[in-house]
Amino acid sequence: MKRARIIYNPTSGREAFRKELPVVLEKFEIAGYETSTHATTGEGDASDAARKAIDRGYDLIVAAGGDGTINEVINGMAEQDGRPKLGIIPVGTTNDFARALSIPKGIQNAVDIILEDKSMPLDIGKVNDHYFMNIAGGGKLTELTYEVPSKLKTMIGQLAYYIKGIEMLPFIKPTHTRVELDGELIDEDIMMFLVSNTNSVGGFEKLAPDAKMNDGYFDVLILRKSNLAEFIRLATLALRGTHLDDPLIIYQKARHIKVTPEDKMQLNIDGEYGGLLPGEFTNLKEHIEFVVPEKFIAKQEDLQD
Ligand SMILES: Nc1ncnc2c1ncn2[C@@H]1O[C@H](COP(=O)(O)OP(=O)(O)OP(=O)(O)O)[C@@H](O)[C@H]1O
Repeated sequence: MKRARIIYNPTSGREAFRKELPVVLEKFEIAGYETSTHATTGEGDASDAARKAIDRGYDLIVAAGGDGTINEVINGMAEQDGRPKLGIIPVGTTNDFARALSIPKGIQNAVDIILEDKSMPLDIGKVNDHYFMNIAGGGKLTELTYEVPSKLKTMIGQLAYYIKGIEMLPFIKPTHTRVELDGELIDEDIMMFLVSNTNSVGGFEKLAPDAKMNDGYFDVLILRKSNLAEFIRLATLALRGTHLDDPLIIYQKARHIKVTPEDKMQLNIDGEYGGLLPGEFTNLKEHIEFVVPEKFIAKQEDLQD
């Protein structure tokens, strides 16, 4: 019998998962799984639980939570040998990663996808000692996300980021930064840089439209020094995915990246604070096998290398 370990964050999103757990467990049982659950207790616990699940030989790990929980599970898995497949149940407020994998909204819909058992090995990013599945970045513009109190995040979700973001925009200053992209040097004033593995970031679904998730490359996007009016124009273009040819944008694929800012710059990893830069980024090609919808596999196969 196949064995699954469900690691869930009971505080994630609107605390919905616990209520649906009996139905989730029944579905897994009908599909032939012996399932056990672990409710996370705080920061870092999902990583420990994932490590233990691998030691105990589970065939499948399921991460139920927001992007923070999925990131922790990936950090627990990334350095272990004999990694099982990883299924995702999005329960958070942003769920960028689940959206990038075309995993549908609704707990039971996501469970149905997991039980279809179609999977694909996908790239994982490493920056300094941390792993990420979606995006890492820095620059004054990305530091806005920490300004949103978590109560506000839970109540009004994604909108909170934008409200706070617009309020802070006039105060954002560029930072002189050295960025090495597979050896090629960029040395200038930048507003932000993003190292992306997927194309879905903070509701901008076409920010890195060419991002293929199993090609071993990051899609790197750098915003040069720009004023408020230019930024608003670019943000509007980015919503439609037509920002990449703009002279204020550098967009390039790279496997290995070094970022050294002249001033203090925070690193953001999958939406959470990840320490201070400098940082060295490496793409780990097809490092974790994710359970995904069939249409996601077809979409990846259609993208150019
Ligand atoms: N029992 C718990 N009580 C409080 N915090 C927890 C608990 N379990 C885990 N956490 C922490 O909550 C963080 C955020 O959780 P998660 O990302 O799942 O939910 P979210 O904030 O609702 O979603 P999103 O990240 O999409 O905004 C995790 O990184 C983890 O450190």
